[in-house]
Amino acid sequence: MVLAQLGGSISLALQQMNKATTVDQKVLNECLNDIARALLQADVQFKLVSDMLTNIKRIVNLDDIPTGLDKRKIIQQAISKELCKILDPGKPSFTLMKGKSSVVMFVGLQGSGKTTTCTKYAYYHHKKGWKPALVCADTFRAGAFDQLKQNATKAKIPFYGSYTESDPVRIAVEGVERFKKENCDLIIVDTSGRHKQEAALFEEMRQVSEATKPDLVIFVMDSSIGQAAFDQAQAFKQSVSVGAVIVTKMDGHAKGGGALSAVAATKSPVIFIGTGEHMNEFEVFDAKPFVNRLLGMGDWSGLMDKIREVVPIDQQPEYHEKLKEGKFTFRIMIESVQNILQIGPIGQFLSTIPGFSEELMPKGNEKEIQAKRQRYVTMMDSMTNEELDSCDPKIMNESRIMRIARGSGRNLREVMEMLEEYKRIAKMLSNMSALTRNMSAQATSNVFPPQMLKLMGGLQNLMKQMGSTKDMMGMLGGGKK
Ligand SMILES: Nc1nc2c(ncn2[C@@H]2O[C@H](COP(=O)(O)OP(=O)(O)OP(=O)(O)O)[C@@H](O)[C@H]2O)c(=O)[nH]1
Repeated sequence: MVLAQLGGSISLALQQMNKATTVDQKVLNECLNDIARALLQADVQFKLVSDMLTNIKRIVNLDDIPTGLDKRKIIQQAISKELCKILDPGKPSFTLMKGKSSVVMFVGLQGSGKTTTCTKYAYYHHKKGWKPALVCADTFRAGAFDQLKQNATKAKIPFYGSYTESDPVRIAVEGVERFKKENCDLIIVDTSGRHKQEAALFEEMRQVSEATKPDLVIFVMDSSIGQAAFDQAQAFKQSVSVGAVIVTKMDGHAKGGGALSAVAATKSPVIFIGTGEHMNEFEVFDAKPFVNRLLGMGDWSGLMDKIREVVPIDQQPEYHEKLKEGKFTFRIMIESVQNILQIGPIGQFLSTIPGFSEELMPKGNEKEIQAKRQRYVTMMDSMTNEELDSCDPKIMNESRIMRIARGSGRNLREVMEMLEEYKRIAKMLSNMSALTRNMSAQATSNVFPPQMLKLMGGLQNLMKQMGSTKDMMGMLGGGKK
């Protein structure tokens, strides 16, 4: 997505500044101009960009910075702070409460992804133990009710709508009343898509809001909307009291800068982002880690959360012991590969690592990488316990290799390639532990299984040593064949 490019351009501007022997006004101005250009190219509204630059220049007064203080760091912090300020104007005051039926109304332009997002939002809360329900007050688009019904049924969430009633206010009120009686604690009202020029539809939206008295109105915005985002978002805000924004289609080739403009227009924070058409392609949005990623500063907390989700804690002690003794076995490799498979798209995962930009990923071969890792898992399934628990690649003689190839239905070249990969990782692991140095001992020991830690450490170190991601991609299955 282009947001990754934006991140890449901003990190590049910062790197250029870091290369300068001294940071003077000229270097600072050049850096800020590059950042402004990158933001404008990503469709962030001009006024926002110019206000941001003015603020940074006010905060960073080079003449006043005492010698000994790191000017680069101060500049980077100021940029990060200003971007966070745009993206996070404070949390919405709304919180769900057990025993209370809260109403959340979704509004937005046609096709922005409201209906899809309503179900994602309901499903997210359902998984967290809340009791959500969906009301389809979109009487404008034929098929909207069927879509909501289908999604809701899949997610096992109660829904309400009508094929015959054409008054959205009536449907919304009936639906909300029904689910209040059923003690649902989150009643989500989906409304028709509309455009700011459509005055009658805006009036209708206002009436639905007035009749249902939502505790929160969420403005759903397609990330590709671009420069129009500010005006559209502002029009919605003027008609109903928008309290939060959800940005959809962040997985596409959107410029994404519109998201920043929508936040500025509504003075409401982005609370979730949609990253695909499926129900679980929905992420909680947090401005600070997001900005840090944009600036190439990584997001350790996001990385830890992702890993905490997929790595069983009980796997840790045994591996810890083995690795302490320097035993990196095929079994450890297979489990690492499986864990990485569960984490999801490797680009997303790597972008949480400080210093890594998604832009550096080899383009277009995410599927290939996943397929390769899947192949490894299949091949390792055909290995004996002796082979899996050995850390001596020499035991893999010709007949064993042929047996693995036959058993897994792969060819000899693929088995050899996996062995080479194993040797490469084992070699790297023998001299790497960068990650542990970067993180507090307490955090690491609680969160990562050691094999994962080592792999991460490998990534970090490798990036430092080589100044590129080529070999790192190789290690994860995306490198040269
Ligand atoms: N790739 C991707 N597609 C999405 C995402 N969210 C929604 N979509 C797709 O966007 C299209 C429009 O989504 P809807 O949920 O129907 O949009 P809507 O805002 O309810 O549409 P109207 O009721 O006509 O205003 C559908 O094809 C969705 O599958 C997302 O995060 N990523």
